Amino acid sequence: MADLLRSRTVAAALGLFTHFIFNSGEWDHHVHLLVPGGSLLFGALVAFEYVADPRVFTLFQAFQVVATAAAVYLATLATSVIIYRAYFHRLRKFPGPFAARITKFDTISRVIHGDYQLYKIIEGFHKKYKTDIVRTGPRELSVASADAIPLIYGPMSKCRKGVWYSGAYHVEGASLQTTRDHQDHRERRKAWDRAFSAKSLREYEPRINRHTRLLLEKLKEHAKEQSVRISSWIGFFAFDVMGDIGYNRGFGMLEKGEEDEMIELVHKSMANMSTFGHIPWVVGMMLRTSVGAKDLLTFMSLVQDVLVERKKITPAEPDVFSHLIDDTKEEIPLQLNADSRLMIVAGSDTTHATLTWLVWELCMHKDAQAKLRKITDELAPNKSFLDAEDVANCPHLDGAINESLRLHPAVPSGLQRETPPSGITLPDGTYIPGETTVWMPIHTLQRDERSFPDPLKFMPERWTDEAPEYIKDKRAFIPFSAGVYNCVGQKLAMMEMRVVMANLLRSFEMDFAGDMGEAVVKKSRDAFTLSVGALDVKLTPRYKN
Ligand code: HEM
Repeated sequence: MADLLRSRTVAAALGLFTHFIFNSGEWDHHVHLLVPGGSLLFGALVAFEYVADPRVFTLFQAFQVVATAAAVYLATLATSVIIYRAYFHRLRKFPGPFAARITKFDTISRVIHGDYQLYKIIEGFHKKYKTDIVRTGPRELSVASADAIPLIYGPMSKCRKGVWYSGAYHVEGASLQTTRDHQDHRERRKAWDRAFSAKSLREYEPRINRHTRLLLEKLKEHAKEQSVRISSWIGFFAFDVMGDIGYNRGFGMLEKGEEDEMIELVHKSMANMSTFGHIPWVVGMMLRTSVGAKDLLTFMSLVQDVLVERKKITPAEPDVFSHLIDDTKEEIPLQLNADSRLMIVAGSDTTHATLTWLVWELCMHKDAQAKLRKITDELAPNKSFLDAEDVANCPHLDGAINESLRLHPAVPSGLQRETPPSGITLPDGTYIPGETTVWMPIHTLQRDERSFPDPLKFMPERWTDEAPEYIKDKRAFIPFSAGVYNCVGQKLAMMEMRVVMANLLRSFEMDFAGDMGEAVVKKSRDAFTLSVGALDVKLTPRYKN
């Protein structure tokens, strides 16, 4: 054994063998075991060498022998991994940046230097390599082809959710969104579908109206100022609505005009996630060691407290958790914490970003603002406040919201999937091997002129009878994703966004205050959902009261 430890051939062979083992299966969420396990083994081998090798007299000599073996082992492992990923990997035929073939840390460096806007970096790759498929990681592809959507996200897709989703299982269990078990998802989705059925939406309507009225009241107060940070007020609205509809907990942010502690934590925690979220094992380690994830862990525990409180009451108006909580059971299952966090983030940051971007677009295109206002003015002209029913059937309003969702999707980089072991073949004959991580870059797909002619133009008319020729392939419009994992809250989101936007237009003329909303363009951060940058506007009330 002592001789084996001194053999560089054995160390190198073990390095190659380890690479062979790591090459199959999912190791991302075992790094926390591998690192201490390797250190323990190192210590044990030093002790063994000291005791069993007659050529060794001091601990330092034993350490030197084991360290040399470890260095040869690690160098062989690293060289083997690098050469294999760069030149022999099953994805080698797909173009992409050289460094990305070898490590995902390449993405992190680009994200940090690219204003945390991964979606723009990915779009740049598709343009640079002039291809729909780019290799963005050692075993990862970005697929920007509308033809591939049914195969990757569609209802009959054989792809499953990728390893990205399981980063927080050990802390909070799996949410409806993060569960990778198809059957588990199907079972749980039934309750969520009930929570967002037409009947449930009607029950949530009064809450949306109440919060919208309060938003308008607050904006009217602040309209006296030269500049109103409308992005913050929309954010307060979005989170207040979700807290209320979700589990009957008003965050009171609109009332106070400031961010609730819980929501502040969500946003702080997202900063780190926007940097490291692309490497699942790093996220797993952050959550296990709490390094860089303190805010997220505190948020998770606050959510748990909120659920405990919520379980004690029966709200006067039903909320989403009325459908999810099992009243016959004393305990709140772990996965409900995850669902609760999902609801807040999925339901608020998304509508917040979409509405903020829509205000930005309408300030950028004053003619579009005037046209939309004229059309919404004609909806229930005698009412001072437009409720969900008044705005339910206005194609031009929906067109404007769709344009914001198309040009500025709230989940811009797409959703991670893994191909089935047999791989998939795209309609153009391209074969994507099995167990490949694939992302469909929603931002790029929705700005593709093959699907949307004049793609960068904000044009609500393309969604109405006025200019339908500006949509060539509607399949490429997937802001809410598609298939069985699509957004369960999309009807609620549309209802909220219609009511807010129609009433904003009815109440105010909107214009940029100061610059042309540069922070929205430059400071929005891609943290899976988009943390939208600040937008300041000048609001001119249209009516005295
Ligand atoms: C502009 C608004 C919204 C956009 C763009 C949006 C987008 C999305 C997308 C892209 C997904 C797929 C996530 C994935 O596969 O990993 C998703 C899922 C989900 N969304 Fe939304 N969303 C919005 C609003 C809402 C609202 C208001 C809610 C209400 C709570 C909500 C709740 C959910 C839930 C629970 C899921 C997980 C569904 C599942 O996995 O079965 N979303 N959303």
